[in-house]
Amino acid sequence: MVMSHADPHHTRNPGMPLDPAMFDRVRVNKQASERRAAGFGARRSVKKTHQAAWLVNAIRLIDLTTLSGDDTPGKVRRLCAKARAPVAPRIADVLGIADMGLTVGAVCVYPTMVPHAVEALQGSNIPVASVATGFPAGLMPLDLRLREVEWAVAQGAAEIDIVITREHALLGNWQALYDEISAMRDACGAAHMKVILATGELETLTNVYAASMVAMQAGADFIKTSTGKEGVNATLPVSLTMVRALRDFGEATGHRIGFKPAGGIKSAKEALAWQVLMKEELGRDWLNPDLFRFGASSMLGDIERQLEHHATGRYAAAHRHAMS
Ligand SMILES: O=C[C@H](O)COP(=O)(O)O
Repeated sequence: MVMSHADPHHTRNPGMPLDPAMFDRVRVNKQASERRAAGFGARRSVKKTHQAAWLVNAIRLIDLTTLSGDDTPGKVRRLCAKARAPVAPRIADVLGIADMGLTVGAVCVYPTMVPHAVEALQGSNIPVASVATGFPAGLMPLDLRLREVEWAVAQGAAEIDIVITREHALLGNWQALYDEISAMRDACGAAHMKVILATGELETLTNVYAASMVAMQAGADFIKTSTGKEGVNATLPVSLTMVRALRDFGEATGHRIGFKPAGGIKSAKEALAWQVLMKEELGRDWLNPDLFRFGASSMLGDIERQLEHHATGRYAAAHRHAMS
């Protein structure tokens, strides 16, 4: 699998006026989405001889994440060390990737951990992403949510993962949803904005499609499935729905928007399945960090175990690839 490089000139999404005609007559069939998505889950879609390359590619797509109440500067520093060297040298040497300069796509933390991640990643070109806007529920006054975005950016976050007010999507208040995301986009300034839809709390795939389109119209650079804190987080059917919206938006506007499934993605097998979905639905360009990210805290560990098996024929104990 040839890994094309990320597009350094990836243009930002300028946004556009709210246009309900792009989504208000779309009805998503849940059963059809589930049937189509089931095909991506089969590992057979990637030949065994190619799996190692696809798993190495998955590593550079990971937003290596820690979003826990017990996060500490030390834990974040350990995560950042892993982000800089995601595959143990003994494995990288055997696989012939030691000189590749392989790193993860970003490190994603809470706002107060941003300075520690920025310091730990100095010289690495790995961006720091911060959640904001009252993550994960988002239920706080808008002016405070915007201040949190500005604070995280001032601390050095290059990417901001914002959360939407689910009520706006549940009630079909698309103008209110558009307005809050637009305000967050302005607060992000030069930082790239990922919009977390919390799809597990939006009730229907039709709402997911509409919220995806509104977020992109309001200037989202990425649309992201989940905070990881909902009862149901990233699934392949929901991802298929969001990716179809992203494709429709691109066909209508010419803008390429990124996609980030997050929450509960823990295995190398899932890393393959989602990459197959992206390749089949959008094409190889979406196998790059500027257009695709995994939000994951533990998936890297399983990928490394699978790569060790490719390299040595043996599986190491899971704890040997613990994250931090
Ligand atoms: O994007 C962030 C997610 O919270 C990561 O979820 P996870 O801990 O289930 O991998």
